Amino acid sequence: MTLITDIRLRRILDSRGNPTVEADVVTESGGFGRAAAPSGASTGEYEAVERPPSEAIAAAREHAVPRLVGEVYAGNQRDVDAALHAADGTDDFSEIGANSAVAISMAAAKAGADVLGAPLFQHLGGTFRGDGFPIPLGNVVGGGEHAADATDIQEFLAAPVGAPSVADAVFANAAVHAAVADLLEERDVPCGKGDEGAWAPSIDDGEAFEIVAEAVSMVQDEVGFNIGFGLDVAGAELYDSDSETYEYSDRSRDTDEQIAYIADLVEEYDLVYVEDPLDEDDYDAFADLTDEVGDQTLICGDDLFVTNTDRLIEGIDRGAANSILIKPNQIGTLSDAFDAIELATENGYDSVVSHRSGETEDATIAHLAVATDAPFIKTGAVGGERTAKLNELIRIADDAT
Ligand SMILES: C=C(OP(=O)(O)O)C(=O)O
Ligand SMILES: [Mg+2]
Repeated sequence: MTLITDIRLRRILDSRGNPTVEADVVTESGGFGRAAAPSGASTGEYEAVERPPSEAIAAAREHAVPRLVGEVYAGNQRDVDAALHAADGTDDFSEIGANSAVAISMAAAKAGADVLGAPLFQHLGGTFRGDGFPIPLGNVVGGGEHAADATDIQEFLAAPVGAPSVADAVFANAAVHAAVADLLEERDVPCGKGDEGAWAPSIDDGEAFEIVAEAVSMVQDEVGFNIGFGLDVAGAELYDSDSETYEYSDRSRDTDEQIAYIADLVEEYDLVYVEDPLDEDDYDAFADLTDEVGDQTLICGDDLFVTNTDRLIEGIDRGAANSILIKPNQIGTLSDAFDAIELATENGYDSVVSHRSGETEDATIAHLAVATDAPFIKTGAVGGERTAKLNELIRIADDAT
């Protein structure tokens, strides 16, 4: 029933107005799945390769489609993803493009679920998946590679760790986002939004800390549950490998100073989550920081691990970080993303399933986070391509998919 009988690939728009790859997968019994590849701006050096969409589509039509159509069952995700690897023949999807691969992989999963008549999270997670729901991390102020002339730190995140339900958490993040706008207006700071819908004011990081801390505390008082504060520093974007320093607008920090700075921030703001505080090549510095504050907060590797089990093994061996960001397009298939989550869980690392800064209305990651019992999902706070995932999480929790 789930034998793949057709795959269609096309270019569609992403949230930045760039083209991206969308895949449709059809099965023998009429099952249908559609998915689209997201795209990063602050991409890690070791990510699988995203090719220009028209090239990725042409290469996937030539190499991957013939290996899948009439050959592989969409219900067997491992076979689908093995066929994608075999069709590509490289170790980084540089032939068919990780964008074609991930779109096909996710569309096949949806087609499999469609035939089975099960919601995607259940198809992926199985009957005996846990009953937890991920806490959404909401990007409320941001800069870095996601907005010009804004903060140095890429993302200031609300983390509603005490929310009694997914819906409460989602609305709390939106309320923090709105409270930030009020506080910026009070200070006469004009601003637009960055790529992920976070406010992107032209203020320094110190002022952003003040504003987000105040907004979090205001909303926490209103809703009556604990809302934490988190960061994605995107350290690799700040790091200058020639001078071996982290370059902020107002000063430089060497690696020891960067570790001390982040450890101080963890103390001062009681941070519950810190992503990529250091450069993507510096496992040792990640390990030192994890040693210092890893019992108080999550130190998450995004560009450090790029959803890659080889890089995660290195991190586990060296004690670098205590959580991993999971972005399926960094590695190219759902099976590879699952492997990274499984390895992380076995070794006591938390998994945080994540969107990219360039997104579509595809909501696969909401299902992936629920299927794998991930404790957190990072998918923005507002904006159509972000709310597509947040609203899907609410529907899943409401059993209304
Ligand atoms: C979502 C992120 O940004 P991008 O997609 O630009 O890598 C991130 O760095 O976590
Ligand atoms: Mg990141």
